[in-house]
Amino acid sequence: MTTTTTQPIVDVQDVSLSFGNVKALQNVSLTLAPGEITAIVGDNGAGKSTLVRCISGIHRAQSGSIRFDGEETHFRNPEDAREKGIETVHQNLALVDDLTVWQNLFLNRELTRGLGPIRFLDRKAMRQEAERMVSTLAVNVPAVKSKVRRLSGGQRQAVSICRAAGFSSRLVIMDEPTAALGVQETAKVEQLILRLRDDGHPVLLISHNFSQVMRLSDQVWVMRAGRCVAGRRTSETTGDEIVALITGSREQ
Ligand SMILES: Nc1ncnc2c1ncn2[C@@H]1O[C@H](COP(=O)(O)OP(=O)(O)OP(=O)(O)O)[C@@H](O)[C@H]1O
Repeated sequence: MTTTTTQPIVDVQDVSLSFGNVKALQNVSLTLAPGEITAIVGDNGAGKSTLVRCISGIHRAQSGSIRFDGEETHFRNPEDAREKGIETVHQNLALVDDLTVWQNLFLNRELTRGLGPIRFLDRKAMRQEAERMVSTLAVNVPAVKSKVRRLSGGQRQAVSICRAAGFSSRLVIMDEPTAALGVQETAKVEQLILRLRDDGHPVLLISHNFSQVMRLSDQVWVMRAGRCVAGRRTSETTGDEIVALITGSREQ
């Protein structure tokens, strides 16, 4: 079901994974093209999160292959995937309230200075780099020294996205990035996702919000009961067709 002639950034072929008797993924094949926003849609339990967890190193496929930039991957954990540039923005906005924006941006990847084994946190470098990251994506936060607890939901999500995009990421995965947000905040985060794509970061988007998928994505893959049942260029389909594919009232 490959739809592009350029090498995909991610190429999933025949991936299967079961949890006991539950066949969460059954011979799933799909591709993500560089420079694009790719959406995966499907009903609850269709297998979207499981597939994304295979791509991001949380789960290992029991059969099939996942190629990243043309190379077969065998990630043992999310850190392996992160080293290759796969960053995930989690649904639960995993930020630490009592830390500042810049501290959250550098959480678990603090910059240090010093000689040999004696290292100190380089707070100044982190603050400066945080300013750069925030301004590159035109993220609307009061200041990088603000505590995250003072930010709105949209601003928090912007920080999460900035964190994912800021570490030379090759792919940003977003699982329901606006599920917890109001209308205006959703609009701002959507602008940020488009900007990310336009800056050259491919995005893998999971969303239950069809109009969002139609607005943002270049390619959409439909999953149903553990299978990838259809792939469409977003410009060549409609929300109605996607809904019909999701529910199975229309076969591909
Ligand atoms: N860790 C797990 N252990 C057992 N079963 C699991 C596990 N993770 C997922 N499943 C099952 O695998 C199937 C696919 O679940 P998955 O979370 O991937 O679906 P989804 O499309 O992301 O659904 P949702 O939109 O509700 O998040 C479901 O039947 C689910 O119950």
